[in-house]
Amino acid sequence: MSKRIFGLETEFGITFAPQGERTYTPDELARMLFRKVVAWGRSSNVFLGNGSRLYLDVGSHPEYATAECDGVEQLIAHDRAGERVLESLVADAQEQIAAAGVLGRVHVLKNNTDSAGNSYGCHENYLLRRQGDFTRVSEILVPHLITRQILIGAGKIVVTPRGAASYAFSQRADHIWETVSSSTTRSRPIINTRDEPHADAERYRRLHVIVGDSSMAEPTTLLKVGAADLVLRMIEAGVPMRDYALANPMRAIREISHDISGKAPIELSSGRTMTAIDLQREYLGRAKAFIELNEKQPHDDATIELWERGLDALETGDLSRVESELDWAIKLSVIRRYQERTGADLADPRIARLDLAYHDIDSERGLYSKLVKSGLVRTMVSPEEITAAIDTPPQTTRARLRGDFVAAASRARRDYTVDWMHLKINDLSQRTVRCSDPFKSVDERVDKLMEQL
Ligand SMILES: Nc1ncnc2c1ncn2[C@@H]1O[C@H](COP(=O)(O)OP(=O)(O)OP(=O)(O)O)[C@@H](O)[C@H]1O
Ligand SMILES: [Mg+2]
Repeated sequence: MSKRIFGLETEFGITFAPQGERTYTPDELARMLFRKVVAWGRSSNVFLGNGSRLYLDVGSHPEYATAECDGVEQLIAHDRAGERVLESLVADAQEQIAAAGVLGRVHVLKNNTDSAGNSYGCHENYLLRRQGDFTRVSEILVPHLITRQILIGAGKIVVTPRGAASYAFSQRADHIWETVSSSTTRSRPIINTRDEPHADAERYRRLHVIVGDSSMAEPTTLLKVGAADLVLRMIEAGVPMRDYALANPMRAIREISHDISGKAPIELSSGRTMTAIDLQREYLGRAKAFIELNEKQPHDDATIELWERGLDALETGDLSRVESELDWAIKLSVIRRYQERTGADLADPRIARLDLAYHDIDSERGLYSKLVKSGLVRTMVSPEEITAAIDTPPQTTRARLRGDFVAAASRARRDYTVDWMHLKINDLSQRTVRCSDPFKSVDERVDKLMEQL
């Protein structure tokens, strides 16, 4: 598939930093965050005018699922727009808190683990054609997904029960229990195989990758999604790939995460051993050869360049090559600078706070935003593009139909129901409009429906 539909779902962590005695549980915070949403959409599960879905599932992790995007830069803008949407909810919750006379701040974190040991995810969605062998997709993709964390991991301080601290590549690796399965929670697999394409099921499949860390830095998202897209295109084109099946995938994913050199030997089913760096070099090498011979996508060159630079940085131990682009390296550089200044060791609570602050979505106080403002982190989309994505859907996918419909229906104060595929005005005996082609951004039936508003 040359053009592909992408979507990113992000679950956020929420905490309250009290400045007095009164504090709030995550549940209470979630309810305050969603007050505006419920008032607007009469539900804590809504689709917005930019085509995205915003909801509060069981538990207290707000989730934002981007609209369907057909380009990686567009996806980055929509992912970032989700943070701004959450930030506006924080502002509202903060007002409720002030009105109650309580002192303290609400923090929304785009990370993947909380202090109680819970994990919440960042799911990647990739549209695939139905024809083709899905087993082959997972066989080739899984070793990539297990080893890519040395590049796109969000980084994390891990403290053992005895108090020894180390730095790991990934937030999510320790919380994954299977390679492929149809469950997302109980056994938490790398790839979720529940067959729910949100599209014409005869033509399409939706690949649902749930192993990834959430990304703060835009180039990290580029590499995460751009490299997976390249591997998928090679699979779809039938490029012969060697068998990199790992002897023990669940042990490998943890060992790789905890070996910050990237050079620990990992055993393959074939009996060979390779390092995560070697394995990534194999995928990168194939991808480079592939784009020489095939139609290039706009994100390919930048993806390949960063992919290669990331592996070189690991190989040589020279982090400065990626310390403004890859989350784990950005955060590790910040931590190291702080340690040099203060002499704090990795187990110091101040360092744990730095780790969290990096994922704070607050565009003023969050550490990530401060680093961007100081020129220490590279961005790929402009603030204007992000602002536009807060209320404008992607114009080139089905999301345009949904977003425009939602915006118009709520302006007209009409009762409506939508999901990824369907649009309906509730008080009409009219049939539901079914949009089963995610690439289709223009549809006469939807125009007619809009006229009824
Ligand atoms: N046909 C498609 N192909 C690829 N991605 C899609 C397609 N249709 C929708 N998406 C994307 O998939 C994501 C779906 O998000 P959502 O949170 O609703 O996931 P889900 O897996 O259906 O449900 P849940 O999270 O409730 O288990 C969105 O980011 C959306 O843009
Ligand atoms: Mg979801």
